[in-house]
Amino acid sequence: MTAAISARGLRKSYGDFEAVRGVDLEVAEGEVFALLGPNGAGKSTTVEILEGLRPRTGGEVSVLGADPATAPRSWRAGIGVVQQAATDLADITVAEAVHHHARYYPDPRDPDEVVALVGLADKARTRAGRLSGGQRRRLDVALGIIGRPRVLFLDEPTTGFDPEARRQFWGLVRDLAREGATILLTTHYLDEVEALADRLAVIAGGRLVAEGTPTTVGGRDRAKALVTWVDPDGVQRSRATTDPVALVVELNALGPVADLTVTRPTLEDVYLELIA
Ligand SMILES: Nc1ncnc2c1ncn2[C@@H]1O[C@H](COP(=O)(O)OP(=O)(O)OP(=O)(O)O)[C@@H](O)[C@H]1O
Repeated sequence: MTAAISARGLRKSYGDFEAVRGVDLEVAEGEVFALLGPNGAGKSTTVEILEGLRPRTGGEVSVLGADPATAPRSWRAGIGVVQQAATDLADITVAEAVHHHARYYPDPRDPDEVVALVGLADKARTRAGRLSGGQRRRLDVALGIIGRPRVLFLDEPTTGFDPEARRQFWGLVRDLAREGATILLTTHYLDEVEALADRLAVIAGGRLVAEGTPTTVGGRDRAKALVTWVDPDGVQRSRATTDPVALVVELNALGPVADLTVTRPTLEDVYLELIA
């Protein structure tokens, strides 16, 4: 496995406060990796260090084979960034902003195509300051992908998106991943993680508390399923079991079973347990 992003023992202190306390992370080339965690967990700090936008206190970091803290200017052309705090674009239009950003990169995408790709074609001539919150976020995404980045960092990219815009964005991320981009995503939306991430890590209090795929993280695949049903005498019953199939067969042998449901813990259930 070639790692596009790796961190070993990453630490960051703000004064006396240790925001990141020894994080190990490895993201393979072409992988979509999600970083989850409660507010203040240290996600943005970690991502900003990987982006080369924040100095670290300790540990080893490599992104596209270089240390972001000392990488040459040319390295930056391979990196796409969508930060939480949107850049101030004052009075320029969507199209102007995207065309302008394209000039920073050696092999940019077609700016008008990118505007259409993020669903802003009908707002191309609108000034950035007049966009709605979700539209402004789409412009941030456009600026993040214009340079055809090999590694794309998305810090809470879909905050403020309506459901349709989120689905469109997910399609866009999948297309970028298919083209070979490595994507590191932070988000508070668990459905976004399930829709997009090959792997994920949960960070809490500056430490990684779990890592895995959306289906296996935190032992989700081995967790008990909850079987509920209504007995012939009308009483609602439930039982947690690691073998729901056997239980259902057993119940069936005893007589008619009504309103049978089998529920596995959701990613959200597992996540909330991990950070508790
Ligand atoms: N510039 C700074 N100076 C001092 N403390 C900071 C600074 N930036 C972040 N912190 C602190 O570091 C901790 C981690 O912040 P960070 O922004 O990395 O969290 P996060 O996981 O991205 O949270 P959120 O989900 O709210 O975006 C927080 O307690 C925050 O208050």
